[in-house]
Amino acid sequence: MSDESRGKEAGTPVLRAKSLAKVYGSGDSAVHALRAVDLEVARGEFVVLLGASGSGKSTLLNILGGLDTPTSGEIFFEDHALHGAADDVLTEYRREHVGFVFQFYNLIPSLTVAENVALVTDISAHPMPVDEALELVALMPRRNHFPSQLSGGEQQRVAIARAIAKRPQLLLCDEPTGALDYATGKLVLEVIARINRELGTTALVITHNAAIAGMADRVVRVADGRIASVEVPERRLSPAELSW
Ligand SMILES: Nc1ncnc2c1ncn2[C@@H]1O[C@H](COP(=O)(O)OP(=O)(O)OP(=O)(O)O)[C@@H](O)[C@H]1O
Repeated sequence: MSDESRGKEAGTPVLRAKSLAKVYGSGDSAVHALRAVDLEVARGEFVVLLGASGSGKSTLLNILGGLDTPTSGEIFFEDHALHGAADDVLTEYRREHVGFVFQFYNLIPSLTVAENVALVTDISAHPMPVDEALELVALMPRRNHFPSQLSGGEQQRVAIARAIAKRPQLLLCDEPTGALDYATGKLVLEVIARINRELGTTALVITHNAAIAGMADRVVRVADGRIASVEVPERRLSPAELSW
């Protein structure tokens, strides 16, 4: 799965899920985390996934990002089937095409900001320079600092720089503002919106916070393992215009 597909037209699906189901466990203890989910994500789209705790959001994102595999159904990244793919194929998919951002930043404490980002650029096929990634998250002045010297929001911005430095097609964010206060959370969302806008990176963001949905091209609500609704907001708001 090379990156020959980079630069394809906006608007064509980059991800397609068909009848996706995920069951954890079996018998009486089986948990149906996803039930027949159909979803297409267009290239360059900004999708917000909303839903109650336990509704299946992380399971869906993990399958879209090749961290997990479905029990049944199909999932395609462009023309590549991820369902039933071997571990090494999924590893390559994640390494080449997917940037992940989680609630907790997972930075290496003994490495500087720039070194944390360089960990990824050193092993990527077409990385951007470390400083370009830090510029995008407005952290150049902190490039030689250690994670412990940064606020939570700054650490999350390093995690975003690390995720995008390999120029992934997909930026998958699972509660990126979950550990942050209101104002800091907005700053982090602004960074994700900027990357989506300026680099054209397709972004999917999970949140409990319905107000964030105003930033999206499309809002997908997940309930009990199903897609309960899909909305297209009339106008995409900047994080500065959001309030909650
Ligand atoms: N590894 C696992 N083993 C068993 N059950 C699991 C596993 N992972 C998730 N589940 C269950 O699958 C369901 C969906 O979980 P998931 O984490 O996708 O929900 P979520 O919407 O992301 O929740 P939250 O907002 O709390 O993170 C839940 O009932 C959860 O307990």
